Amino acid sequence: MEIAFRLAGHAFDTAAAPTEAYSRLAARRYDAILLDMNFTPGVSNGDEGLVCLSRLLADDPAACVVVITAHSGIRIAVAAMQAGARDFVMKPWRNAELIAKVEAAIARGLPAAVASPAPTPAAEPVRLLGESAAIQQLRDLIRRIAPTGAGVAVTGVGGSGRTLTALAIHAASADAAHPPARIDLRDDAAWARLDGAPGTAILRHADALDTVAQARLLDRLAPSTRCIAILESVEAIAPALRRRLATVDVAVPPLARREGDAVLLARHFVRSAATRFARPVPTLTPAAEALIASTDWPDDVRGLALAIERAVLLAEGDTIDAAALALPSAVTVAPVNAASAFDLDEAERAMIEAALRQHRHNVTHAATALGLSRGALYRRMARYGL
Ligand SMILES: Nc1ncnc2c1ncn2[C@@H]1O[C@H](COP(=O)(O)OP(=O)(O)OP(=O)(O)O)[C@@H](O)[C@H]1O
Repeated sequence: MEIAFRLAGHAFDTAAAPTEAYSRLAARRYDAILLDMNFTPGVSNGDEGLVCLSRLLADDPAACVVVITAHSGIRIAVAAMQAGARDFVMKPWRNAELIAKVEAAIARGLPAAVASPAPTPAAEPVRLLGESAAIQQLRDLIRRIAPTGAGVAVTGVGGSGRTLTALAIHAASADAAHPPARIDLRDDAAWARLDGAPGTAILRHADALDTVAQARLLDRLAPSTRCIAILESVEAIAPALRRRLATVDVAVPPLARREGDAVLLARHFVRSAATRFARPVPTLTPAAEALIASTDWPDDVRGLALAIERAVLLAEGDTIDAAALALPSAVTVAPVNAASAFDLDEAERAMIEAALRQHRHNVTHAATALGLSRGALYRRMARYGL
């Protein structure tokens, strides 16, 4: 199939399993997806393919999926078409016919039932990777809450995927065709963007505002604005604003609560880092995967991604072993020579960075450790661009 498509002038990638397919689809958009309907040897009822199809279309309603079924799989083909596949091909296929079907499905575009009256799909689909029960519940909650237009608080630890979750909520909403306003409320200049046209606003750091500023924010929010607030927790939000911002609290689970996802995400980060840095894709050794699964990464998913990217860049062979992923055991501090002036700002910044790292970016805990109020710490973080 790959040879036939390439000879016909198409680029063609293959994925050996649905998880690999989701990872590839998170890295780039494809004009069409050819989906086999059974992945486990001996299974032929098509259920696995239908589950995969529904996930592909939930992530991206505009995806052009053509399913491939066994010769006797007419029932499966019908179910797939009802679920939103654009066409089907039966095995054994004739290459010319298969290619013509795929090209025609791409050219036809979205079926009318999807293009209207349902929302126009977002320019870029947002994919939350992971197969753990916790992430499946999160995806399910997103699917239910996104179309309602209700205010949503996305809570969790920094780096766990709160922004990605907020974008996924927006991408599955009726407003998906319009990019959301992304507003950091610690930045006074950004407040002006609250007065813009009606639409969706992704608000960051509402929990860094004092009660007066929170009241000001509540007054400022236009009734037509759909708010998605990214917070550590809703506790720091005054009740009146909480009612406006956080009708629903969507809690993003930390990686430690997503069993099996760390390794799956690591393989995704290996593949995307290798593509980005134009390097061959290395494989993770079993020891490296065991380390990934058992490490509590500072900065959660982002910390894992960083460790993987560093390892991909430094990899010399075609594997990444556990040693290449080791966390730096101590922060190296450059020796101060007598001639260099002591820089108070630099020292304060370094202390704040260290406290944030130590407390895994929990601002409340870091502020307590530094003997500062949360507000004072946020002001300093803004000053130092942290
Ligand atoms: N489930 C996931 N699938 C794929 N990538 C993920 C997932 N969760 C997190 N990431 C990636 O991890 C990084 C951090 O995610 P994100 O920026 O959404 O976190 P955050 O909680 O908003 O962090 P912060 O508030 O500190 O910016 C991003 O590169 C994001 O793409």
